[in-house]
Amino acid sequence: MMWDMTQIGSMMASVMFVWAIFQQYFPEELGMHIKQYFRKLLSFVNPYITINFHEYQGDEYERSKAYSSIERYLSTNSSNGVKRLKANVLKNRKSIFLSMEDYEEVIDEFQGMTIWWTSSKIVPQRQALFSYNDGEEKRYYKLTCHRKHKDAITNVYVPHVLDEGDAIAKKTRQQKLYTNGRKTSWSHILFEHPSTFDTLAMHPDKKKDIMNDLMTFIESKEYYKKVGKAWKRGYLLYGPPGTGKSSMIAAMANLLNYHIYDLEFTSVKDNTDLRKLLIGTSSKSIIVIEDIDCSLDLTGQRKKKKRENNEEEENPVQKKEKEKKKKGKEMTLSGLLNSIDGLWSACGSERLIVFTTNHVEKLDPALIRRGRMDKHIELSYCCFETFKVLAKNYLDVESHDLFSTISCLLEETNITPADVAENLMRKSAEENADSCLKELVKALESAKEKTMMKVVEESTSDGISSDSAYEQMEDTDAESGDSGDEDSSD
Ligand SMILES: Nc1ncnc2c1ncn2[C@@H]1O[C@H](COP(=O)(O)OP(=O)(O)OP(=O)(O)O)[C@@H](O)[C@H]1O
Ligand SMILES: [Mg+2]
Repeated sequence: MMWDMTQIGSMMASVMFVWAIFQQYFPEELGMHIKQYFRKLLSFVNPYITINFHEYQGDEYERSKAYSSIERYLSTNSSNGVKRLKANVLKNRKSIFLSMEDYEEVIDEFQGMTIWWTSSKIVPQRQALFSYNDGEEKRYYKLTCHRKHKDAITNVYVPHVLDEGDAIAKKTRQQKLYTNGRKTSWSHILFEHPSTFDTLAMHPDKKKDIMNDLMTFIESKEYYKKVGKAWKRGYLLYGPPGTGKSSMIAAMANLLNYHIYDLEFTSVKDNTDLRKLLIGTSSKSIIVIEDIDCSLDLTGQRKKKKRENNEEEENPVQKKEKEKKKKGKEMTLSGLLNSIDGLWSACGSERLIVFTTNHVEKLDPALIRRGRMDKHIELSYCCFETFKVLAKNYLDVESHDLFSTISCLLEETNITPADVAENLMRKSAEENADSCLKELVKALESAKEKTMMKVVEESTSDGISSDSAYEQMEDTDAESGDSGDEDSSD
């Protein structure tokens, strides 16, 4: 006869009550003996065993993979008989998956065995001092099955659940954009950036090189293992604002179907927080630190300036004390380096770390040495090749009479792809490819004029005559040519 779960529940409650009374009135030693017999009695009357799968196992930082897999597996079975369900809307509202709410129960049948799953949580009584999930609820799934099925459950059923869960997760994987905000954990939204390597304007050879690099990386699991390196790769994207650094990160994520973790440095208190955040990232992801030169005092210069300003107001003793207090709390360059390629970096795999900066010359060489930032990619002003991609994308035009004029003008001016794109965009229904290209020519001519004026102004203030300034300008133009899209990578 199969025992009803509620019957078992009430019987256990009575036994627990008796036990509580017992503990109060009997001495400790006697209590220990009775405890042993009590356990035996309990296992004798209760033919069921339970196995708990916690969201965070022991002292682990990471969410348990088994917990996520079970969650996915149960989501496919949970609609049967469960009254309270959580709805998770997927992929642009095209699909929805239901998971069980807390304390709901799902019954699963497998090879003639019945398995009960309950989702539960431990609510902390008071704030724990040293736990990772300080004061947070700890969730777990409880599996209940008959004692005689124990081996089959642990050897066959649980692996089956985990495999199924993984397969469902792969099928329904959605790219996410995570941010750390003001906390030491990540929150996310769905990542739906339209930038791809097709829409990214840059020299085709360079684009191919980057794509090859990425594809080689994702197929090199065994290689990284063989050479004894953590499976991760660092990219440094540098160049002036509006040259496509952020667009490239989005294109990378879309190419590889990776999540993006956009690390907001200013909200990271210290090295421990940084480590927590990095450990909390999942594999197949890109960890992005934008504008690394502005984010933190990693160059040593920004902080110095600030300190100089404050110096007059504070006396030396106050200052020393403040600095002492700050020490050990702040995020430091060495903390960052340690997190990127120290021992901690090997936790988790298949990760790209991307830094962006407008001022590569300001960065500490230790930060961008090869091995940390393996590939340096310069994104620069618009050259003719870049323009051709934009013209094709924005106007569907592959050749035009104005192309040669534009090619010459691009060699003489520094204009960002963002500005070119803006000019090529149709702003009204009347505009067509012709009018947009004419707009661009105008913009290029005025940019050229501005640059010339600037050179003249600078030279006259240096005491050079305006005629020779123009000559100088022509010379530099001839020399500069297409300096833009050269990749200084390995
Ligand atoms: N190489 C490019 N290819 C296609 N579009 C580009 C490119 N560069 C810039 N753009 C356009 O300009 C806009 C701004 O580019 P993006 O945000 O990628 O620049 P950025 O280099 O990250 O600038 P910042 O340094 O200011 O962050 C994009 O939305 C995109 O439309
Ligand atoms: Mg950007």
